[in-house]
Amino acid sequence: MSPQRRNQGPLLRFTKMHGLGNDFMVVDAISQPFRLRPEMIRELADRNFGVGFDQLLVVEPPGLPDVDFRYRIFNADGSEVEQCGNGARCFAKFVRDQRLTNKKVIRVQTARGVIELRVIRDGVVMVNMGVPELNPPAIPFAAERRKTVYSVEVGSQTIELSAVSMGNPHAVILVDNVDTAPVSELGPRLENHPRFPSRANIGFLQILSRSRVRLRVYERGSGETLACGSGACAAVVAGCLRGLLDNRVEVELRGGRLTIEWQGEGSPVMMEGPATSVFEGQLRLPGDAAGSRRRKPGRPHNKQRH
Ligand SMILES: N[C@@H](CCC[C@H](N)C(=O)O)C(=O)O
Repeated sequence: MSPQRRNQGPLLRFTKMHGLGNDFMVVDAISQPFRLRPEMIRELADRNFGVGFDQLLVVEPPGLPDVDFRYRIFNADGSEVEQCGNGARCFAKFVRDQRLTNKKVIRVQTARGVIELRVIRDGVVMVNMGVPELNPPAIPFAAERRKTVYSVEVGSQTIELSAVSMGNPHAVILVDNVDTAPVSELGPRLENHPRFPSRANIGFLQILSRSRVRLRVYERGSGETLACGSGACAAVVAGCLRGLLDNRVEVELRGGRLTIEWQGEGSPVMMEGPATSVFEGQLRLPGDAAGSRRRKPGRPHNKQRH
């Protein structure tokens, strides 16, 4: 963003946060006006030219009774999405740190329903992530009928995967070792596979025991991240449905650990883990922050660190 353009618009206050290294720019859109076009979100997400983040999280007033806030989520590519588990924990810490609420149990409205955030202690939050959706049209995933494992053609390969929605679409692939899994090759191809009409997050799951797994996730709209909360939930659901996991599982992601509990079909998935604030900042948005600046051709939208 050129200094000239930066001096033209309003100041925006934000907090940089992360959940196990899955990082966020969090904006209170209750006490300040905020609206950005996807181009501007991509610029802010840029790790060299912007703030740098995997997702932008926006706190808005609720639009439903018995709900405390509306929680909006934007990927680094500017797309608005339904769910972000690591973000939900940071959301709970943010609204309390900013004194927008002093509740310990916070109900938030997302694009796919209401989720409940329970603050266990400062910096540790349990999220009721809702009941996973396994019906192909609701994921959405193209399949004639529901199965635990689907075969999907990717070029000349056939990949076996489970498809789960945690409000957002996930594919889960079992691998022998996440360190050597083809995350950067297969991730983008499956993310954009025609059988996932809304694209998907792609998880690579290594089972260590019935209660411990390792996971890497290539996220829709953000690339591989250090952790994905909804991906961890989807992976445990897929592992349980395959009969490989118990109801309570430690998920080791590149950025740290989450505890996931699922009692089986029809039950919500519970996720517990940390939420961390890194710094508070403010930036001056361009006068036309609702966003017309065109990206320079060829510049990556979110340089990955891995
Ligand atoms: N990092 C997230 C998921 C963010 C959204 C995802 N990339 C999507 O497009 O669905 C998490 O912790 O769940």
